[in-house]
Amino acid sequence: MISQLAYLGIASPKAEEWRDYATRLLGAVIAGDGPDGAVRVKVDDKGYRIAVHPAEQDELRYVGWDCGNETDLRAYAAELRGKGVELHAATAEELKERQVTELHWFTDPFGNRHELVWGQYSHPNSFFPGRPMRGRFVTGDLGLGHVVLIVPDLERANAFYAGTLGFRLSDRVKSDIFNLRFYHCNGRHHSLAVAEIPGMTGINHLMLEVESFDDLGTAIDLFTADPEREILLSLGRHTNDLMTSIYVQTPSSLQIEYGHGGITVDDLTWVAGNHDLPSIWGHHRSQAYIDGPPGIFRTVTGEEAGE
Ligand SMILES: Cc1ccc(O)c(O)c1CC[C@@H]1C(=O)CC[C@]2(C)C(=O)CC[C@@H]12
Ligand SMILES: [Fe+2]
Repeated sequence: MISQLAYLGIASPKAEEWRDYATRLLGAVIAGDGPDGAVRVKVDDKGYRIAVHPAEQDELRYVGWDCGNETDLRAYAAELRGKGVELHAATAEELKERQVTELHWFTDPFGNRHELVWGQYSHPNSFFPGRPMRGRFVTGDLGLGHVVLIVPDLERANAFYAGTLGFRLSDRVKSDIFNLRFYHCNGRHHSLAVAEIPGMTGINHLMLEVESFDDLGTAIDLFTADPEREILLSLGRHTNDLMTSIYVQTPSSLQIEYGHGGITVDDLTWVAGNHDLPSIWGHHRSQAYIDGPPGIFRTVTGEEAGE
């Protein structure tokens, strides 16, 4: 089974801009570059958690999931093969590049690459925030944060992520305009969510959580003072995980949700909820958001589109 979100890889023509962005605004740190010049972002003691590969266009390259240890990873890989998932072994170069001990990858029904790993390299006491912060990023057993993927069909996505992969449903948020499902694989309310946009797939945002409300407040000050990096959704609080957050632009079309104070769930007692609103208050859209909702999308065709 998957234990946590481990890392995220995207590609972007603006990879270089992440060096200043991630440090000065997010409070993250830049780790050593990848072999292809990828800019790597560190938010805790793990070698790196976000890789931005230089490329002509924005792309979602991979989502990395930690499966805990080699026994569990191999048993899970065998189980998925039995369910018809085509798994591929990593090359020695891929293992070195991802800084993990073992890796098996597959593509989801919509063509997005997921990597199942164990043994991500870690360097104790190596993380110090890139700007003054009261606390740290909330990671550890809860993983990097969460990703919200765009899928063309929520039913097919649920059959795959819950049915095949075994993510557990936390709740759903459904209205006339939104249709999302939220899934957990540890105490974090969701490590994965899927949002339905017919004909499209990709990633909408990566959520990073900070321990201190002051560090979210400081991010608001820093983004507000920076004319190049807009706050896309104003401070608000979600109905389901009670996270207080903002959504910000990155140098790429990916958005980051920068949050604080999300709840954790316990499978012994948790029952899935159903919400008709995304937020209790706030999360108001900026003009930049209205002009073109961000995220790294591509259109799906053929089998991926369910044709
Ligand atoms: C509703 C919600 C709860 C907790 C979260 O961490 C979270 O990211 C969201 C979704 C936020 C956002 C939304 O509600 C409007 C529709 C959006 C823009 C999408 O299409 C993906 C993200 C969604
Ligand atoms: Fe989110």
